[in-house]
Amino acid sequence: METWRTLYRHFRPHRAVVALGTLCSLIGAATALLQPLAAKTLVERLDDNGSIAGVLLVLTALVLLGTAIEAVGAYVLERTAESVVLAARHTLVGRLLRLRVAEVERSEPGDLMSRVTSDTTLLRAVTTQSVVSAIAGGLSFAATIAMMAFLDPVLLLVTLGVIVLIGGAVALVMPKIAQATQRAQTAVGSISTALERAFGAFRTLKASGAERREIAAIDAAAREAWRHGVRSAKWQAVASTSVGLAVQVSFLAVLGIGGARVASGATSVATLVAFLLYLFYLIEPVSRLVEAASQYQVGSAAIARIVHAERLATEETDGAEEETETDGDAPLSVAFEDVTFRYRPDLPYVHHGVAFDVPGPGVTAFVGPSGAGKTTVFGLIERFYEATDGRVLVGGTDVREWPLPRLRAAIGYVEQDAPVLAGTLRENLVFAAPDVSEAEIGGVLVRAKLDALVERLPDGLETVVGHRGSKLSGGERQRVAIARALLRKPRLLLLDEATSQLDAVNELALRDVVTAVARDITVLVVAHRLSTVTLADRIVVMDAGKVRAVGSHVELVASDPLYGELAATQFLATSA
Ligand SMILES: Nc1ncnc2c1ncn2[C@@H]1O[C@H](COP(=O)(O)OP(=O)(O)OP(=O)(O)O)[C@@H](O)[C@H]1O
Repeated sequence: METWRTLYRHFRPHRAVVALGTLCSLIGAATALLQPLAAKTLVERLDDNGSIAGVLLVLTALVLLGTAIEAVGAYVLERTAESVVLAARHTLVGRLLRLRVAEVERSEPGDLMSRVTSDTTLLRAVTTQSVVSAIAGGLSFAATIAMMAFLDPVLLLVTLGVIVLIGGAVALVMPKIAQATQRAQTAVGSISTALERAFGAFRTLKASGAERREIAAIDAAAREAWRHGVRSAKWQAVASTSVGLAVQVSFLAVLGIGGARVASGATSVATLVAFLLYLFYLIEPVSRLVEAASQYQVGSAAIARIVHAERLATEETDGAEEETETDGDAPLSVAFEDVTFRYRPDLPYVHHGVAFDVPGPGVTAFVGPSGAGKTTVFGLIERFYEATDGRVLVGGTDVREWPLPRLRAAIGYVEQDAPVLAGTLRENLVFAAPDVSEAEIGGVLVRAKLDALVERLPDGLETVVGHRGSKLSGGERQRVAIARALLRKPRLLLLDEATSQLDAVNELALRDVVTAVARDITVLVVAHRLSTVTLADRIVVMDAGKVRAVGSHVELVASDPLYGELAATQFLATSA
């Protein structure tokens, strides 16, 4: 039922075109049927020594017309099929990029990608060609059966008996086609997943000498796709050759029973011959019906995977995620009220009653041992995840009450590994704020101390920073990410400091940028460097999912043993 409904949803906008395609197909078939008649007239004229020019002309015109109409029909249907694929991709991509972060983390991105690229293509035939096949095949099947009923109802019963018997067997095979196709598509998803894993960590792959093993893993998935593809092909072959079998067996049965009827005088030889001819005419419509049914099975397998992806939970953005309105530019306060949180019900709690209060502006550093739950604080502020218990307040309002696009428009977020997107440096900078002016870009470049880099690059801002920005150093990547966040004109900046060591110049540059920014807006930093914590106005010490102390560097060194230890051993050395 679900499959039907989804297929109908994809087919509905194109029903007029599919009707036109069906009409073309029927007209093509009709002109083909007229050709033998014209040929018969031609032979008769030859016998009578009459002129055949006129008949030849008609015959030629029929051939040309029939072919032209069929070509138009085929084009219209193929075009529509492509449009169905396009519409399915459009809807699917629209959903996938709005998925909740947790939903994506639970899925295999490669598999999700294959639903957009591979599964949608399987919708091509089922929504168009198979509809036409079903309608045209059904109509000619009915017409032929009517003619057969008119000739000899008894022989028709014999024929239908055989067809129903073999049809029943074919019906049993049909779900196997769907099942095999679905498994083949799942395997295609696994190929994408495995490829994504390999290309996602390509250097590690090389350095680990893991090429052969990864190739074998991808090969195994490809082999799995092959195995199920072949199985689907096998069942499709069984289904389509069954048509021939049904007709052959019917032929023998009609020949036997019809012969007996001729001998008993119940029917004439002429009727038997005509009936047998119709029996062979039946091959085409039945084949088309079986083809339509197996296409439907293939399509329904793809639909199941597409529907599954469309069902994943998306964020509620009211379709307005391009929000840039930020309700002024006053710095935003942040408060956690007894926040309890775990990533999934099957995972342990990460936050056990986290509470702190950060009035804006200024720098607040979050420190604590690895795994204490510092980065998770940012995920909750951005509402990538929602607190299991307690409240997260931004600007005094619960994040669940903020319109999501507006909340995110007010926050700049710099991730720990500061990913750089494939494209030019400019594209990277304006990613979060596509409408910024040249002057604003220039200003932020200076603030983020990127102006010297831009001057050095061969094409300035238009330099392609490459796949995952591999041409930028770690420090430059961080500052590009900060510049990107600043161009969004945030009222709150979340900075997950890189854990990697920066050189003295880069570290000082970063420190200056943060200090300058914090004059106007609230800055929260997950700090891994002594240079950052010493500049912070306030330090929040986290341990095992709780806040254990809040204070300045000097206060905490004196009062909190864990902080003292972190300051002495864990923070990355400072050059300041
Ligand atoms: N997306 C996620 N899904 C499930 N568990 C997660 C996820 N992100 C983090 N965790 C878990 O939550 C805990 C806290 O992680 P978090 O990243 O907040 O720690 P952190 O204090 O920032 O650590 P670090 O300083 O090493 O970055 C860790 O045990 C981690 O394994």
